[in-house]
Amino acid sequence: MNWITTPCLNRDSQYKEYAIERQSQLTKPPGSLGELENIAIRLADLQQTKIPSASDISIAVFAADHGIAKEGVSAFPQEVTAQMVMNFLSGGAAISVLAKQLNANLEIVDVGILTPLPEQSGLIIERAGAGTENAINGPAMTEDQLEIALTAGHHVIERATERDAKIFIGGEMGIANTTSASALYCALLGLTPEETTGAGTGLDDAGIQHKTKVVEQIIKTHHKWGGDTKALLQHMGGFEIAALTGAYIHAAQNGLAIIVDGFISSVAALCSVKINPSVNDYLFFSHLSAEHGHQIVLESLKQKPLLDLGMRLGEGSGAAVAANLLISACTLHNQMATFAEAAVATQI
Ligand SMILES: Cc1cc2ncn([C@H]3O[C@H](COP(=O)(O)O)[C@@H](O)[C@H]3O)c2cc1C
Ligand SMILES: O=C(O)c1cccnc1
Repeated sequence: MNWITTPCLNRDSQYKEYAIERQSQLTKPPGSLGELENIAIRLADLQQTKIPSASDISIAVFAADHGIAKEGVSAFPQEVTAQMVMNFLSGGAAISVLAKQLNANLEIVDVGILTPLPEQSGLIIERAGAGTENAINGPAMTEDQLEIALTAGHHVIERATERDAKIFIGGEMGIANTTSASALYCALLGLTPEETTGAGTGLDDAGIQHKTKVVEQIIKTHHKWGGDTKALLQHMGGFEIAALTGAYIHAAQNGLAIIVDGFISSVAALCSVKINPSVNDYLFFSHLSAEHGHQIVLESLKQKPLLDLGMRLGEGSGAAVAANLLISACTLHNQMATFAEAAVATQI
């Protein structure tokens, strides 16, 4: 598992400098394309090119079940994880539709749903187990299982680089996974269960109160791991969060820009940066999830999300919507005329 701490490649600053210079020459008042300018400059730097691109997108949705679901922390039953995997494969889920719209490659990876599905096209089977154990009173997974899950993420990126992907979007599906995410945020950022626990798929106030207690219990049980990110991932789960962490790390190591989705994906992004700080430069945070806790998390990470649409779905859906902004940013950067080319007078 040594690869996870290997730093990302050193980048030549000339591409960033060229991109900044080009933005200043395009036919617009300086800075008037706002964050779109920044996005293009960042992509040029990350991709080490004069012509940044966001059109080759690889999406992987990691699916797994959670032992913690037994504690009644989700508004939906656990079977939904596997049922949604079938929906991903047949094209009916939000991420399936958005992937098609973006012309992106979509892989669904079973890293540990409860009951294995038959082999079928579009489904990658790389199972770390049949769901995690209940993290309330013991480790969610073994060290070996953590390695299998991280490696599943590594494999997704190996395939994405073979396809020449420029952008990676990770998604997750796992009923009860907002509970694991909340507990991980508390342990990694020093936040309280009240600050990080929300409605998930739609709990009422009593449900949120109960879930907050469960998060508190998970933190207590695994208190001794302090800020040891790998140990916390292993003990608080889940397989899909670990797989996303591995994928983010290896994507950055391969120079792929990463669009991070919502509340659950952000915890994997946090784990990836804690394990390998050089990953941070490669992250674009797509949106502020409506899940209670995401705002304080993004503030703690000093990250400004691109969108705020009240989304709280997961699957990579918010990241897929935000991909359109990256595409627009690159198209503007590459195709607008300069003041000289268009014979437009520059600022007085
Ligand atoms: C039909 C359906 C589709 C989904 N797609 C993503 N999630 C989202 O909901 C789950 C997390 O919420 P909680 O912790 O409350 O269970 C994850 O699977 C997440 O991706 C879904 C949830 C449902 C019900
Ligand atoms: O923001 C998310 O990723 C999210 C929030 C609630 C439920 N599922 C996913």
